[in-house]
Amino acid sequence: MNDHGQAERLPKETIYHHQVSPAGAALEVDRFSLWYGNKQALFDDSLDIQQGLVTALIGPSGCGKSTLIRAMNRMNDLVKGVRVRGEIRLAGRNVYDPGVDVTELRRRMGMVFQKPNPFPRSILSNVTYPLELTERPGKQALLEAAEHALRDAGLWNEVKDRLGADALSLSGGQQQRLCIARAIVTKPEILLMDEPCSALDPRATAAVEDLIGALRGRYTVIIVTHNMQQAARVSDNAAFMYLGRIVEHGRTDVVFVRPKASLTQDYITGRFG
Ligand SMILES: Nc1ncnc2c1ncn2[C@@H]1O[C@H](COP(=O)(O)OP(=O)(O)OP(=O)(O)O)[C@@H](O)[C@H]1O
Repeated sequence: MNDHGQAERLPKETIYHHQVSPAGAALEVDRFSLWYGNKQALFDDSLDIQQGLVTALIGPSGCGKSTLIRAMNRMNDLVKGVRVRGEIRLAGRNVYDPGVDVTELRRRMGMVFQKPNPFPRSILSNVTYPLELTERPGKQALLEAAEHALRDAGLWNEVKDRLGADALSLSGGQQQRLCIARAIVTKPEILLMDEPCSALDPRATAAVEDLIGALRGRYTVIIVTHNMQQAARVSDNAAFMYLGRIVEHGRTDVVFVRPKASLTQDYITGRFG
């Protein structure tokens, strides 16, 4: 990333003015740093993700948004040479504690990726698969859980008559909502969304945004997005990142209208990035 001299303008400390949920923080990022080999990508970042609210991670390409969201459910474990310092606590427990079961952790923090990635199986078995892996409920319970997740994902009415059809026969937007159903069928505490609309057309994007609004309150959602309008539309709090630091974490309506850091102001008004 070419920083055009902006690095000197990074505030010494993150500026916090985020909305606090009555239920408290669902996830606490506490002085967390991450290195890819010798390259440091996150620098002593602290962020409280509020329960039941939608938090957007925004910032220019390469600022560390994906690295941070992937650190939360330890997707970065799959990358060779990754090293971390600090803590990310889910319900008070550091997800990097040696005793943590990573499969269970990912069940508690469902993830949706940029490109819809359904399995080449039926619509139904895409949704029931995570339950078959962990809980192995009976057939009726599986069907009920799948229906519930598909309803929550706003897809039930479109697929209820063809649950046995190949998931790959769905449109891109439907596939992404199917992936959301698959991510929420295990009732995760947190839903992580890494640019979930970047491969979708405007109509499918609007459907996913509506869905995020509908999940709000029942799920804690963290969304990485390049799209500022989208962040402004869907989130309660927004964290602006730059060069691996969280510059400002605040109420979305304030971040997008009167941010407290001049660097945030310049970014949201398109002066760089
Ligand atoms: N697997 C990796 N190995 C080495 N460096 C990496 C790796 N993944 C990311 N990085 C580096 O870490 C920094 C943060 O990247 P990251 O993908 O988290 O940024 P981002 O804000 O999500 O960017 P974008 O918006 O373009 O997706 C960048 O400098 C990037 O080059």
